[in-house]
Amino acid sequence: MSKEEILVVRKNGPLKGEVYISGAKNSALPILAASLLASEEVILDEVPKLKDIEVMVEILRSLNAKVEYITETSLRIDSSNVDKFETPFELMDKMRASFIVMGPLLAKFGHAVTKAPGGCNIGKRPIDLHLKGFEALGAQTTMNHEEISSKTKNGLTGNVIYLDFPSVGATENIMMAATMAEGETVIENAAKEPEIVDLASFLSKMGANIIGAGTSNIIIKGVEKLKGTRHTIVPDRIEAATYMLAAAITGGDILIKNVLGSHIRPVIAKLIEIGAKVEEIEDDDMIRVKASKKLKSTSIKTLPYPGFPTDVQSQFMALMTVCKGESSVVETVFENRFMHVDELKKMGAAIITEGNRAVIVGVDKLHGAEVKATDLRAGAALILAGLVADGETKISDIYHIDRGYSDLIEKFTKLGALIERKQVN
Ligand SMILES: CC(=O)N[C@H]1[C@@H](OP(=O)(O)OP(=O)(O)OC[C@H]2O[C@@H](n3ccc(=O)[nH]c3=O)[C@H](O)[C@@H]2O)O[C@H](CO)[C@@H](O)[C@@H]1O
Ligand SMILES: C=C(OP(=O)(O)O)C(=O)O
Repeated sequence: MSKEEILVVRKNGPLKGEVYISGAKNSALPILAASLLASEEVILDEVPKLKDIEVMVEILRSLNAKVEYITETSLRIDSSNVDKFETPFELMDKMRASFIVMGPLLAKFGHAVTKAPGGCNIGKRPIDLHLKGFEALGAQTTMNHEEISSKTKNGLTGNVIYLDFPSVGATENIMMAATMAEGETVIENAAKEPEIVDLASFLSKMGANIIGAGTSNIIIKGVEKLKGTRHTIVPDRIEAATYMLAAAITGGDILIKNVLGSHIRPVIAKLIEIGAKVEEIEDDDMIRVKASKKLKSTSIKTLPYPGFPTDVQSQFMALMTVCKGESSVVETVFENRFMHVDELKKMGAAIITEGNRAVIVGVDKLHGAEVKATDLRAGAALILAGLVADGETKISDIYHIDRGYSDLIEKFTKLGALIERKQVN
């Protein structure tokens, strides 16, 4: 019988100290894919050490890109020998962001063959907006069983593309496809996430002509060629928010380094509203979060950026389970992002859901239990709950957590948490 790894978390009082935030997973993944477009060497700094990044590196290598680690978090990528436009299906299954290589491959070869991506099971997550965008640029899509093929006869041509929803992935894929298209592309109702801005800034350093990233209208004027560059990945706002919530739930005092407050305004606002102290030290990209008393209830509603991030919803709900009074959460981005609710209830949380709304009544105490990381951020929520629960919290299916948190055990342990990985049968 093969051994499985679990996380064991035990209560150890308030977390205190400093934590350094890694580069953003959701920036590094599309930027790695975009490096396929460079005719020269690209160097990326602050690449987080994550399973998803390993998968993306494998995808690039399978296409014949040369990828080497200069340091643990810096990568050199040479795509000059990339000669394939077909991605290995077994890698596509491993994460959602695998589909993001489609845009660059289409731009480079006028043809990309792949399959629908895997990733966290937090909703239906179709790819229709990506494909509509490619088609508007002149590609034809065919689907045969699992295979998705997008192909253009005479190269891509710029167009105006209105997105029915400001999809992060579709905005990124279309933006990358359009960088070398003939003429001008306008993405209307584009996603405005900081990761979109980071990708656009990387592409611009490579010589792409992009304006408006970070607003609803992105204009891309096609260029002939993209060159090499060096780029530092923006800090991970979701990882930062998770440690801010760790300070809040344990009544601790954590200095979070390498974080941009402007990227997580809703989380800061909600923490202040419920009674935590949040100090932004902007010149040094630091935020200190302190909580000395029991925090109050509140309500959150997830929305595309700059609204409250869906990727912090589960972790914030974990905090609400021990706040004073009745809180509520409305999830509007994904249809199935309450899987952590049943797990938190096993730990004594009082939560009722109806459709996309959850009502959370704060309890005095949580207790340890055997729980499952049903998806990446659900796993993070269970760690937060485990930090204040009596007894042992045993979290299984932690491969989800490894997709998104760099040096998790080291970072939490340094803050005083009792958290360890264990092998079980
Ligand atoms: C690798 C990465 O960056 N992942 C992030 C990205 O995911 P991802 O790019 O998959 O998220 P999207 O913004 O595309 O999805 C948002 C909503 O749009 C829907 N949709 C999306 C595409 C499409 O073609 N059709 C469609 O209907 C989705 O089902 C979902 O309900 O943004 C999400 C929303 O901030 C985050 O939770 C993920 O962490
Ligand atoms: C949902 C997430 O990731 P992905 O889109 O890669 O599944 C996430 O980062 O919370």
